[in-house]
Amino acid sequence: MFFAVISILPEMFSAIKDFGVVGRAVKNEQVVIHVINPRDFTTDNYRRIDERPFGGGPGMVMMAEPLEKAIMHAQDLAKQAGCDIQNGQCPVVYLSPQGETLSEPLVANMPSLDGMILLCGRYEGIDERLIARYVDKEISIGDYVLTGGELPAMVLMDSVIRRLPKVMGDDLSAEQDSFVDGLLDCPHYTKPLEFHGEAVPPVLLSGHHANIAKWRFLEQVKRTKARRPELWEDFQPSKQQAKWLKDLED
Ligand SMILES: Nc1nonc1C(=O)N[C@H]1C[C@@H]1c1ccc(S(N)(=O)=O)cc1
Repeated sequence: MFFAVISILPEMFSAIKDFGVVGRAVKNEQVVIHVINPRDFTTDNYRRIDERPFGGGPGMVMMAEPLEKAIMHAQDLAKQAGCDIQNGQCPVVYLSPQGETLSEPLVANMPSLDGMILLCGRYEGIDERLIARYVDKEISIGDYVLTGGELPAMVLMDSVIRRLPKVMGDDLSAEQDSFVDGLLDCPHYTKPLEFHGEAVPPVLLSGHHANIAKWRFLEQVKRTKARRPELWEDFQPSKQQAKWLKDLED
């Protein structure tokens, strides 16, 4: 999968490119992450990418032209990478508090894309004319304002890349994550058998896979009801899960 990130702080992206599961996916060429600095597309000696806002007010606004050239360069890279691009353009996503909140359903569809261009804002944001002309979707990672869109871009890439086939050591693990089946995940345990006098739930040591699966599901239900009742309201159990729930009620 192809990613191009447009940011005036390109060094930040070593945090995702050089470490962990995503770093390994980049090294294995399962993912390509280009980082493009709009300053490289400026024409003045100060490499200006921001200006005072028209109409006054605090802070600075990112200028349209360097970002436009950076996006066009990213589109060229996407084409060179062989991205199968609808209507000739790789989707451009702007990370902003005004976007649709990132969620599992939104992430779930992204791995099917060949690539994405991620636009990271700083300061008060970006000239609205650039957004109107080039941004396909605004995405927010939550209702708070950060100093930059770089961390949200890394959050988005991480959530998408971990769902790509063969990226996680065990593809099944991604299927058992919280939210994937509409519930929070169950508790997990590993060695030692006892920790400060706390034992591991015996069912997990039984080797009885059906009982373990039932116990894990009922723990998900308990945790979801307690912590995210609104998720529980929308939960649609499978036939097997409905049977387990009935056993709980009986
Ligand atoms: N939350 C977030 N989820 O993704 N990005 C988030 C974020 O805080 N980005 C901030 C630096 C940049 C920014 C972008 C847009 C606006 S604006 N004028 O649209 O309000 C304000 C601040």
